[in-house]
Amino acid sequence: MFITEKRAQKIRNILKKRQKDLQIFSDNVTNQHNFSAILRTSDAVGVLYLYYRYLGEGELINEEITMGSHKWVIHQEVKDINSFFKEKKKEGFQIVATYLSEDSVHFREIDYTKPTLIVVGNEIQGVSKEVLEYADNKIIIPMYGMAQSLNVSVATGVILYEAQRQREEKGMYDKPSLSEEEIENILHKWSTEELIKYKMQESAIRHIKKINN
Ligand SMILES: C[S@@+](CC[C@H](N)C(=O)[O-])C[C@H]1O[C@@H](n2cnc3c(N)ncnc32)[C@H](O)[C@@H]1O
Repeated sequence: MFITEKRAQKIRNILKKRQKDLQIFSDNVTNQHNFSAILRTSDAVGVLYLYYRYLGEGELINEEITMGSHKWVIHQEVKDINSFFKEKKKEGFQIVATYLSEDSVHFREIDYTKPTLIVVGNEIQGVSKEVLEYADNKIIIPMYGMAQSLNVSVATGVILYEAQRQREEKGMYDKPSLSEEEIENILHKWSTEELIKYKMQESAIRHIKKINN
């Protein structure tokens, strides 16, 4: 282990609360602030896996907004949408896509205690047709104002906190969804990444000091 036992224990405790079967798919959210805020809320709610398709350019994560939370949520880019969703269905996930339509169901009608993949969409186009094809449920957060939609990171937060409420009620945060082996493997990976980052910072500081002397 490359970190102190105290730090390792803190990470283990967080991993024990992670909900490995509550996942997010971001369908081409392109705004850095939005994506980073989604990551941060995911961490707070205990999401371990956030998948994303990104058709834009440039860095998608802003560390000033994630406040480090991106390190604790496994975020993976998806290139092959069809294989990804077929695989998720095989794994037993219900696919719940946000969709701004009168036919969509109220977001609180969903049972989020089941293995669930929540799909959120692009700031302009919303969730793509290609992805909607895989949706078992289309959901909407009711709105009573003038604007037609919420900011995507706000919508994600509202849905995730409903999922958290339901899961808390069922005691799903009280028993780990990850096995001990999974926890130790993730801990090892994360602590190695921390060490690498620390070493890189150390060497950058040494380099700057050398230049300034
Ligand atoms: C700005 S909205 C996209 C608007 C787009 N014109 C549409 O019709 O989908 C961006 C994303 O935020 C989420 N969102 C915004 N408002 C929502 C609402 N009231 N209910 C559910 N999701 C919402 C959805 O994930 C949506 O794809």
